[in-house]
Amino acid sequence: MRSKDKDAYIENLDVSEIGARPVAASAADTAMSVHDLNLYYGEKQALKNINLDIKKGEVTAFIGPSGCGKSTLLRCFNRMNDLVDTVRITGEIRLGDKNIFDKDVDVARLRRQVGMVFQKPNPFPKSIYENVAYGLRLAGVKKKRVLDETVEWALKGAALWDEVKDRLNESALGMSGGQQQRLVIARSIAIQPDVLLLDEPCSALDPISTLKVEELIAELKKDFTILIVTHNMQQAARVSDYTAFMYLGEMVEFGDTDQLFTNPSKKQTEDYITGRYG
Ligand SMILES: Nc1ncnc2c1ncn2[C@@H]1O[C@H](COP(=O)(O)OP(=O)(O)OP(=O)(O)O)[C@@H](O)[C@H]1O
Repeated sequence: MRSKDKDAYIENLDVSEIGARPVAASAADTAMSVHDLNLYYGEKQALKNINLDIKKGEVTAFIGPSGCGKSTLLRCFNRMNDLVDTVRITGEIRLGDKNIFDKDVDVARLRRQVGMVFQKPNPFPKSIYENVAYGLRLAGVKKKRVLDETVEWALKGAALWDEVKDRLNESALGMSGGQQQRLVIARSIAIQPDVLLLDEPCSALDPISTLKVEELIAELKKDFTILIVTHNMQQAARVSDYTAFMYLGEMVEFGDTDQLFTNPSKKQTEDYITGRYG
């Protein structure tokens, strides 16, 4: 669905039923920005002075060797690290003109605005329909027409509608892994996030399902800003517009994906993408 169609759709949908957005979307082309971000697990520093702007409507990939802090950084964008007791964070991540770490931020609302999809598909043990309607119901949507239309829109948006439209009431657990991952993506986009965080979304999928999810990412970026952590450099090169290379908790290089893969400015990046380490 193109942005214009989506806007018209949302207007018709009566967004007040879904829940007001907590902070204004930023006016410029920056969806979120990271400023002097440090993260500690107890004594151990996992992120070191990260600064970066996430461009609106683009795909940004995070790459780097295991343990460099990719997932930790991704989880900062919707404060998933709040769930870890030992975590301490300094610095800011701004969404619009708001620092998401401010005390008055409603974290549940932040997570509706910044959705997340994990490595392993995690559908609920409910029907396909109820999986997608779940977030809408939580947000207080009750009208069946609104639920039906949004479920259909989200399943179409996740390139799954044609495969499941005749079995919406069947359990989501009977779907293939690739279908489940697209269902989880449908569940995430149903509540109209601005940003979608994908943490190695294809690592548990076969090559054909991986291709489908990659094609889906290319479609989704017309409507959402996407951040993706991937171990797979070819995947980063295929799906992203911008790439961040991380090493030992630091953001070594960040820039245009083609440029970073063909003409990196740092030797560490070059060593990594040419397979000299990692
Ligand atoms: N809950 C936690 N408690 C303590 N240390 C953690 C925790 N989660 C991650 N770490 C540590 O923080 C560092 C960064 O981990 P993170 O999972 O973010 O890296 P990653 O680049 O995503 O790795 P991978 O590619 O293997 O998933 C690692 O040294 C890891 O051991």
